[in-house]
Amino acid sequence: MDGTPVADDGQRAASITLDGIGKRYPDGTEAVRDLSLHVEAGELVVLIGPSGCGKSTVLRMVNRLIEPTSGRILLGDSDVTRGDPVRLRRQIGYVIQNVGLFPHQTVATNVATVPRLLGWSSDRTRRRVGELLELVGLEPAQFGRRYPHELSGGQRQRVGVARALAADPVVLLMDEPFSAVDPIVRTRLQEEFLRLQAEVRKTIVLVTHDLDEAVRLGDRIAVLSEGGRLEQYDPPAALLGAPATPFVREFVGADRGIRRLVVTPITREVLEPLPATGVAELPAVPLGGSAYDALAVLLTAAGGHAVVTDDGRPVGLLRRERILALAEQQPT
Ligand SMILES: Nc1ncnc2c1ncn2[C@@H]1O[C@H](COP(=O)(O)OP(=O)(O)OP(=O)(O)O)[C@@H](O)[C@H]1O
Repeated sequence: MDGTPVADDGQRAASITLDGIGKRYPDGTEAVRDLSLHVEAGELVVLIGPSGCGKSTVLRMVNRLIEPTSGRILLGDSDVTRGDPVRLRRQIGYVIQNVGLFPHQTVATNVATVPRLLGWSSDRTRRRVGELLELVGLEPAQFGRRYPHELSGGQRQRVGVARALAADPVVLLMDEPFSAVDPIVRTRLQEEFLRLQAEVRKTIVLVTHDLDEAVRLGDRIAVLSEGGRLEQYDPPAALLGAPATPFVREFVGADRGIRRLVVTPITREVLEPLPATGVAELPAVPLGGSAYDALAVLLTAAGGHAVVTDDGRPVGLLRRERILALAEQQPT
């Protein structure tokens, strides 16, 4: 494997290996101490933990906006801890909370930032900008000529993602990318973002304060405590179902049962036989859909039950109590 491995489907994405990295700031603050973490190519990993635990420091060490004081960082097999940080940053997309678009440049010029730095021809750059704006759901003819202040917060955020993806980076770093917008827009952006990631399959490290966001987006979640100490590194269901330390147990909180429903699919085991009549009048939820979404339907369903369908065909009855029992169930 070379320094920029290619994922199976031909997309460019590199694994990230943090090998015992640490950061001691000049004033002596040890923000991160000996952290090791591996992110597979094409995987979306969320860093979460209390304020000041070192999340942003870890993220910025990956693109060397902050220089580690110990340890190594590998992209694929290449050690990127030394070498030119500016060149490194051109291979890494970076999205921050308030997007950081250049206010006096149009959307198209903003998105073209890295391709221009890389010396792409104007034709190739223009095509790429159009392609990316479409990818993030902004009509290029309409939005390309606007300035950032002529966009909504959600649209600005999409432009930030398009800009970060412009030069087809092998890694995308995102620091609280969705926290500057209201909760409704945030949920929509998260959903769009998951669709986008299914298409581009980048290696993504995302920092958030929001556990719901971590559960919704992460293939794996890394919970950090002070000093960048890795408390647990697991897929969302495992993290919520089996917190590895008292710190994680407290951090994920008492309502982790409900959160776990987000990543618990409706399976045939929780179904009862269909009633002989009245199935057509019941609300329907899909087999394999999340138990959390099913609960939202069941909370308002008359009688507290719904029909579960597989490819539109009714396969069983689901009761509200069954979902609540799933939420209360202690993991084994
Ligand atoms: N330039 C700096 N000089 C000294 N200490 C710093 C510097 N930058 C950050 N720190 C300290 O390093 C620790 C980790 O900071 P960092 O911003 O990485 O945490 P965080 O988990 O991202 O926090 P938050 O969730 O509040 O954004 C904190 O104690 C912070 O005060």
